[in-house]
Amino acid sequence: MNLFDNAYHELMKRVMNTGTEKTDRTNTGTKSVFGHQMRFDLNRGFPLLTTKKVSFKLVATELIWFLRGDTNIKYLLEYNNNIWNEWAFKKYTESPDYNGPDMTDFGHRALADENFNEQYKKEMKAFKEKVLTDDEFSKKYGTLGNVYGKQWRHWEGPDGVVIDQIKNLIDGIKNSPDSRRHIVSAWNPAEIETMALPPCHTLFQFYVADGKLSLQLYQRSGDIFLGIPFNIASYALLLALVARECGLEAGEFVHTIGDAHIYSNHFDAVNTQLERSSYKAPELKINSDKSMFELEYEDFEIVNYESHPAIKAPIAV
Ligand SMILES: Nc1nc(=O)c2c([nH]1)NC[C@@H]1CN(c3ccc(C(=O)N[C@@H](CCC(=O)O)C(=O)O)cc3)CN21
Ligand SMILES: O=c1ccn([C@H]2C[C@H](O)[C@@H](COP(=O)(O)O)O2)c(=O)[nH]1
Repeated sequence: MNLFDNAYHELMKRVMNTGTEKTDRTNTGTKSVFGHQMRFDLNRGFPLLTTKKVSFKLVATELIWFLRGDTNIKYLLEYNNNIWNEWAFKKYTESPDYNGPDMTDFGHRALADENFNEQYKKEMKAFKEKVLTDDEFSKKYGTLGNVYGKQWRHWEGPDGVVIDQIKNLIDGIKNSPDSRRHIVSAWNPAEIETMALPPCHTLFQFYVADGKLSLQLYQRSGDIFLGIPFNIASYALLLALVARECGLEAGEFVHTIGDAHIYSNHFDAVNTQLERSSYKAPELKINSDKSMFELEYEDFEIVNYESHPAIKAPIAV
């Protein structure tokens, strides 16, 4: 097992073998543990899991979207990235402007009822098309509220002060590397109400030692099968970008998770993945001199990525 896949497999095994059965907001049911930490040393390669195929394109376009300060799924859809659709769609179908068939609880109903699933797919397709082509509609219903991008780049303080946490972070690391205050928080209690989903990756801190930059994330809630593989790759990429921007080498990504859970309808998928052995971890290449704020998806390249096939599983909404 390569070290990265191994850390992830240990987490899956821990939760499958010792997790407590818990009900949850989505009414799916989970097995869960509280408090788990994994370490990914970027000098050993890039932590894109190899025991199932993880789409680097989806990970990278989502991170660029956060870094642009964007909170509207239109940008993601332009890259055919559909990972946030359900949460924007939910807001739309619960609004007075929606007058199609009732979409209450669409996540579970789409899985249980084939006729409904056809209706849901049709409504979702129309919704995506409208977000992409109708500016007014997209402004109103493509947005997820004041989620990550807003808090990272435009946190609103008292008296109209707007704080760019990422710019402050880069300045802080460059000017005062030993500081213990290199923190970015997406958790803004005053604005949780506006968000389609309160931030799962809640707060992160950078640390400089021996010319190397490390990053620790506190993730309050982790969907081990679908979310965590994305989160690992996303924060490893963020670490690589910030290190490059500050002229430092990348050190470790330390991933700390609060409620680490496996949804009950992912158990079979997890067991399938646990039977697989890993390939060598791939490498990340950035083919550009541009600043991290100007980089586009096309500037990134994942080389030597060999993986087992993707494993499909339903997302809990
Ligand atoms: N229940 C839940 N789990 C999550 O991980 C999650 C949420 N909700 N809500 C917000 C975001 C969206 N994220 C997502 C959403 C979907 C996939 C997913 O379905 N991934 C598939 C590929 C999807 C595709 O190819 O379009 C996978 O196999 O990894 C992953 C992360 C992470 N977050
Ligand atoms: O980046 C992400 C975003 C979300 N998740 C998962 C974690 C939970 O399964 C759900 C969020 O539900 P809450 O009830 O708000 O905890 O989404 C993730 O793993 N990674």
